[in-house]
Amino acid sequence: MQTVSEIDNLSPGGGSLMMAWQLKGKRVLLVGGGEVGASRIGHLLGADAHITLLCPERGLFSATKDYIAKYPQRITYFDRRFTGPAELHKMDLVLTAIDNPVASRDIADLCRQAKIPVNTADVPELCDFYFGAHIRDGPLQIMISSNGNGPRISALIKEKVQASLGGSEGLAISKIGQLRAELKQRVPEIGGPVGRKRMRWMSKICNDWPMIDFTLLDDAMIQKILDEGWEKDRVPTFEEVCEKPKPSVVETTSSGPTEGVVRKANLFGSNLLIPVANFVAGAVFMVAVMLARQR
Ligand SMILES: C[C@@]1(CC(=O)O)c2cc3[nH]c(cc4nc(cc5[nH]c(cc(n2)[C@H]1CCC(=O)O)[C@@](C)(CC(=O)O)[C@@H]5CCC(=O)O)C(CC(=O)O)=C4CCC(=O)O)c(CCC(=O)O)c3CC(=O)O
Ligand SMILES: NC(=O)C1=CN([C@@H]2O[C@H](COP(=O)(O)OP(=O)(O)OC[C@H]3O[C@@H](n4cnc5c(N)ncnc54)[C@H](O)[C@@H]3O)[C@@H](O)[C@H]2O)C=CC1
Repeated sequence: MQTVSEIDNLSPGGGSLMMAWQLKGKRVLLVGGGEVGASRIGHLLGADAHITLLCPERGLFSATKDYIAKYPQRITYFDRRFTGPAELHKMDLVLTAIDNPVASRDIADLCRQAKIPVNTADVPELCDFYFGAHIRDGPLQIMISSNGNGPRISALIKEKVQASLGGSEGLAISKIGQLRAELKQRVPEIGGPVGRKRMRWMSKICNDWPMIDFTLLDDAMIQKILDEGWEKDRVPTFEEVCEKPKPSVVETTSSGPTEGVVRKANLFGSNLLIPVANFVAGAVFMVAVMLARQR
């Protein structure tokens, strides 16, 4: 957790509140189905929202057409422009992705009157919140925001962050989520001394175990961690909960409607691989220099 002085060090304001908005089952109105609209649909489907899309058919981007065809239960599409306040009925969130700042302003004004949060892709000053460059691997979500200063730079920083990931973090987080849910089922108390003990134990196992080891857990191993670990107030070793030897590489799959890439995750993660490679390269160089000198 951050201390007050750490938060003070961040900046004296001028930022925005970064959150993970829970949209499951909620209704989102999207006005405009061009390229930006298509990218909004990808994010909304990933968040399990129900989408109502308004856009003249001739303006639909190819990916938007694909989404409408593939997810008829999730996207209610109307081949027309935004008509007025009745469109906002029962909406939890509104996004405009249109090439018309006057229409965007009218829609944003109506949303403000109805107290519905709104994002207008073409007019930042009308936005209640901004989108950012996203990385998603199952439950792992990272958003890069320049807070409106340079969207393209956000996308470039996203690529750097993506390259620094090992590829197995999403799976590891899913398994940690399972372990945590099983523990909460055994010990459902909220707060109090038991709640504090549960939080301390969860933090300790996350700190002590290499992240990659969590990816190898199955249901039986999760129960064994709880029997040998939680019940005895200690953190068991991986070998205690798994009789099988660890494989040297693990296949991981990232999820989400716009993703789905299968990658090979190195067991040591990219963080360790780079220094090891540098060390080996340095050693080879030293040997070559010594041999050259001897000659
Ligand atoms: C304020 C914000 C409002 C919002 O959309 O929520 C906004 C506004 C505007 N963007 C414009 C232009 C471009 N936007 C992109 C790309 C992205 N834009 C995104 C977010 C945001 N864009 C919010 C701030 C986010 C932040 O500050 O970090 C990303 C991160 C996320 C996403 O949209 O999903 C996504 C990259 C995702 C990825 O690749 O991962 C590119 C580059 C490209 O397309 O490759 C360009 C051209 C180059 C450039 O301008 O940088 C213009 C027209 C400007 C003009 O006319 O000159 C406006 C309106 C204006 O600024 O007036
Ligand atoms: N935030 C971001 O990431 C970015 C934002 N932009 C801004 O977003 C706007 C949209 O970009 P694109 O999708 O590339 O534009 P686009 O022109 O491909 O799509 C806009 C769509 O909105 C539809 N439309 C226009 N008025 C409408 C209305 N009243 N009701 C319903 N639909 C309507 C059009 O028919 C068209 O299909 C651009 O004007 C640009 O300023 C551009 C790039 C990135």
